[in-house]
Amino acid sequence: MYSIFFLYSRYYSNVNKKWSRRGVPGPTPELFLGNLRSTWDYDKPRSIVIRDWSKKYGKIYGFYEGQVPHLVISDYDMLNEIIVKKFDHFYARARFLMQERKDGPNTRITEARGPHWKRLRTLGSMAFTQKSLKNIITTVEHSASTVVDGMAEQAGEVNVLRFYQEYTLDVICKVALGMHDIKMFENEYLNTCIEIFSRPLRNPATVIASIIPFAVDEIRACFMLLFKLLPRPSPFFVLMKMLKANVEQRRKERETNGNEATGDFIDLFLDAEVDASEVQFGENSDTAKKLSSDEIVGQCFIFLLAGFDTTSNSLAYTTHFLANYPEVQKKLVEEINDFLLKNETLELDKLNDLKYMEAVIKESLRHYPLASLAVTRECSKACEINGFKFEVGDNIATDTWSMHMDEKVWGEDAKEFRPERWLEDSSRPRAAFQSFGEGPRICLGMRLAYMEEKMALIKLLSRFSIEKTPQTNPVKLVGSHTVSPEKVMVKLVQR
Ligand code: HEM
Repeated sequence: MYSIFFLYSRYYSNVNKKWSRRGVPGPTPELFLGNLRSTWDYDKPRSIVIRDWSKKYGKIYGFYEGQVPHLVISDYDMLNEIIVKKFDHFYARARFLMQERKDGPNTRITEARGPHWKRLRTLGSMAFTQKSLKNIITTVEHSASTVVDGMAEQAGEVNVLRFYQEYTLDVICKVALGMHDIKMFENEYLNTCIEIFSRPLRNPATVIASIIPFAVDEIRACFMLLFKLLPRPSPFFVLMKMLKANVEQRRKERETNGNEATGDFIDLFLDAEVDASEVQFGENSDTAKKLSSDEIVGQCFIFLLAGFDTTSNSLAYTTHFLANYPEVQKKLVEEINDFLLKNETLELDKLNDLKYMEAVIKESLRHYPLASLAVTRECSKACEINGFKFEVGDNIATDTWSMHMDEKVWGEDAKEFRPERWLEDSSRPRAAFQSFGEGPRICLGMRLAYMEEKMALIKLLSRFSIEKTPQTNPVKLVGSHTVSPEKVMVKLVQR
């Protein structure tokens, strides 16, 4: 008994000292919880707390998610080395507090490592080739027209965020999950998806995992069991059940009707299916070319969540800027009018001609890099970068919010919303814009996101002008894994 107590007190006297021992500054951690209590509020998203800490502690500092230490970096030179040039030293994302400690059949692309990640990435990339995107552009256009019809029906002021959520869910359900009969504004999964992103990071599971970090897998298993017993199923279970049923149904349809190409992602993945027993998982897995059944469901789950939340938020921020900057809106409308005169149909290659629109979307994402928490890496080979010694196991988080406002990179007008900066000649470093991350693990769905956003803006601005109302400003930021506007209220006036 005495020796257990002795070992425990020795262990805890060393807890959360990793950074102070290495002379790295940062906020003072609490015993067990580290800095968790400062970073788990839905009303003050973690990314914003991290940005505020950077102002105090500089371009490299440490904090603790429970007892998991993270190094926050906002020096783009260093980050360029980490996420682009030295990818072989930093190929995995950092494991967050509640993440399973080992790869397995349920590990998704966002969390997978080594050859396992490479296989998921290669197969996932099939969904975003030029050919695949061409196959789905008509569906995206149809959803964009439907959402704007819906806005038109609601007279006066609208919360555009809610409409964009309907839109991006409709697109992803159709193009990724093959739910072609689903109807926008009647999608029964919308509230479930919204609920997933509205869940605060503050919950009993994280507290327990902070106190006993070496039992994360067991804690997860207990909570999973608990969730199953709840009278109202957790939103994760609702979505997983729907996805499993969907994949199963499609498999049966293919058995009956043959492999009729529908162009959606489930079909692409089913073409690449293999028995799970043939696949090894984890960092030492082989690079088998195919996806197991569980992996198809996992891949669809990530596409559903990543495709729904990020793109709707990005569109909402862009609309907010357009309401506040009528001169930018005017220029954008001129570009759209000119584009529609030249193009009777909306083709994928032609969307690249909308240079100003792309600049507006990027500038809005520069101000609101809503998914910055995803850009993390773990050091797998010790190395030194710009005088800092990285050790194996160091978790790196990027502070994109600070980097995107760095005057040394973006100029003295960094804080201004000025899309023109994207059209001017610039010697900006590659890793300076991080809204989609960078390097080999850059966002897989980036091209789909741009396509959806462009389509929605063409349909919206060719029918309406966006005006601000007394409710438009200020925009309140909320979120846990991503940063969302709580709502974006604007007035849409028919042209
Ligand atoms: C405006 C919209 C979007 C933003 C801002 C965004 C942002 C990001 C970021 C920051 C990352 C991490 C990149 C890194 O670590 O370097 C990421 C990864 C990822 N995103 Fe997106 N994303 C968006 C849309 C989408 C869409 C539409 C999909 C799919 C339907 C998607 C699927 C993914 C996947 C699968 C990954 C993991 C890639 C990997 O680990 O290899 N994203 N995204």
